[in-house]
Amino acid sequence: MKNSLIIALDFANKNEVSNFLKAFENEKLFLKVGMELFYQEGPSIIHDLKEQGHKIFLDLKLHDIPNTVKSAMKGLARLNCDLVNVHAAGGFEMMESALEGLEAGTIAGNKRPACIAVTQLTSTSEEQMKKEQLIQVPLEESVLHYAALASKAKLDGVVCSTFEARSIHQSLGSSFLTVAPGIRLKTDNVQDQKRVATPEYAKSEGVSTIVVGRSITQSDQPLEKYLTFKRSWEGVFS
Ligand SMILES: O=c1ccn([C@@H]2O[C@H](COP(=O)(O)O)[C@@H](O)[C@H]2O)c(=O)[nH]1
Repeated sequence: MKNSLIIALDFANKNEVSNFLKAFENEKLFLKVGMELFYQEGPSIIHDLKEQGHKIFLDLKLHDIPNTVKSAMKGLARLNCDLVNVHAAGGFEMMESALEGLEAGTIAGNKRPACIAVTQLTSTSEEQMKKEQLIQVPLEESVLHYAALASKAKLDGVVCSTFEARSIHQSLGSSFLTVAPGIRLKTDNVQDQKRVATPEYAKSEGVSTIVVGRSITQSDQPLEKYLTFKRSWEGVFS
């Protein structure tokens, strides 16, 4: 799970996914299926991608009462994804329930999917958080608070931006996952993202895993763009 580059498959349907994946031929990828694709295609998209040998992050960001999240996670566990998530704003009890559901639903012999909590979306700025969520502490403090809550609930990590990863690892340890979207090359359009960093900077701040979507999926040369991201991200290991 650590040091992965996850591609966000934000496509409308299976056909668009197959067209995109044609460029990748024999590459075994770590792919993120989010709401857009899952709500159209349902569990069959997960089965298809797993059959092709890819790892899956099912990014549905569950946020509901504990009982509902527990039951939903029990069902999702059967899809045998590698990673799933909830919103930390759902609270400590909800996060504990999510894990209980996952454990109950994991088929014997399979590994329980890792479960992480979204802290503050990478499309949220500090100004917006204060104005719209009425959270008056600095954004980093809010992210750290949610991360501590997720760790207390025994989750495996959080979704955060690159800018909070160092503090999270300092207080919660290096094995607690920090999964960072909002990743762009210097020349890329940031679109709706607010807390954006390059792969090199993410690595230097100790991010565990990066998520890249449109910079790759909307590129005219997706494989080349993916390899550029991969080199920038992995280059830092050597
Ligand atoms: O805080 C968050 C949580 C999830 N995401 C998801 O990651 C990708 C990022 O896509 P880009 O095209 O690279 O911006 C997308 O699927 C989001 O739903 C996030 O961006 N921030």
